[in-house]
Amino acid sequence: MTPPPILRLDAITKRYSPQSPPAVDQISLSLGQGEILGLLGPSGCGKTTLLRLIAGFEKPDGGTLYLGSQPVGGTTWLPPERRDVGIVFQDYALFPHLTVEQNVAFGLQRRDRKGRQATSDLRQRTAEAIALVGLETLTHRFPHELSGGQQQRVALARALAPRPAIILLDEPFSNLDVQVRLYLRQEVRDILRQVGASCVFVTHDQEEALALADRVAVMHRGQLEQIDTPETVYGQPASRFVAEFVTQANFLPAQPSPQGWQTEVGCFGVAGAETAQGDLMVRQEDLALVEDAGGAVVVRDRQFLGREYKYCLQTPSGQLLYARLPMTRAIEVGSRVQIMVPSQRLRLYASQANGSHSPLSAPSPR
Ligand SMILES: Nc1ncnc2c1ncn2[C@@H]1O[C@H](COP(=O)(O)OP(=O)(O)OP(=O)(O)O)[C@@H](O)[C@H]1O
Repeated sequence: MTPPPILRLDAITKRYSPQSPPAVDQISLSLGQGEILGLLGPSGCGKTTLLRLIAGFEKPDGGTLYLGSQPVGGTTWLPPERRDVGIVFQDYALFPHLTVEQNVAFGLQRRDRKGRQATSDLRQRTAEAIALVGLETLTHRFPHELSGGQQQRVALARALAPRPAIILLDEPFSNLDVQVRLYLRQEVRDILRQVGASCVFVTHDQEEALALADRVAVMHRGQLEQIDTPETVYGQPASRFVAEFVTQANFLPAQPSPQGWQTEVGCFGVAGAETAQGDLMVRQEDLALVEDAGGAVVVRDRQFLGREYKYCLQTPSGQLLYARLPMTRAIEVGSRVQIMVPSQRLRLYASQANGSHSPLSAPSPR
């Protein structure tokens, strides 16, 4: 039997003012025990509001939020301090006058006063949490004596020390430079796995969401566009918005023809698409370029990204396409090329002018 979700949101809605659209609009989702869920979306889509609703810092205007089987947000209300939820804020929110040890112990002491935690194991739990994040040698330092990455780990240890049912992370790596961000996100994932913590984290970085999460919830204008595994969200985006935001793919206007879907750069086969026109989604990494003096596409720019080149290409109509190719051979800027795409990698979406953003079809190999 599947264990019940540790968190469930049922049509949760939050509206900050009657004049503006809801910041969170009828969102339903659940979080399994030990699962890591990433809330992904552009600035202003409602990610932080949703996290704050889960934490209990905001009250929903509609819907119900359950922790386990207990309704806590809705008609029945449980305040944040009684929700058994640990939070790591974007700026870490460490107490500057407390040492690492005192910061981590803080959450446990607060529980002591409520009689929910025996004093005897306070020191042990603090030490365990500090060891978990590898800061044993820095316990007597103050936050200003730590790097950004170390401060992040203290905040994580403080949130984990009371062993809450759920950990919430608000843009956990956004204040760190790229190197630290990359290794710390792997480390955080390992730590969460090690303790079996269930976690919801917020990010606007698609790569971070795909790398860290077991499932990704993509939000757009307060609504949930898709929730699924990283592989499915990337491979089968449920809407044009998800495709654009998550994969940063190119979109080529296309019309049906007896040979397939005709675009200004070639003809491609896509099954079952019954519409007058659509946009073909072509991921940057799926484009292959063949140098051809008679080709319709011109290489406008080439960037060296370390492991690959990123090309900016211009079609006859002036549309810019982006391609990422291994650095086996560099194609000169100004060259003319033909582009090739494996048909099975294509997806067709309704043209934006149609107002519909759902995929029209799965691709068919030709
Ligand atoms: N306290 C508030 N009062 C009024 N409106 C708010 C408040 N907090 C957020 N909003 C609005 O609600 C919407 C969602 O904001 P929210 O901060 O949840 O988005 P976000 O996806 O987390 O954005 P970001 O990535 O920029 O933090 C935005 O339009 C924002 O302006």
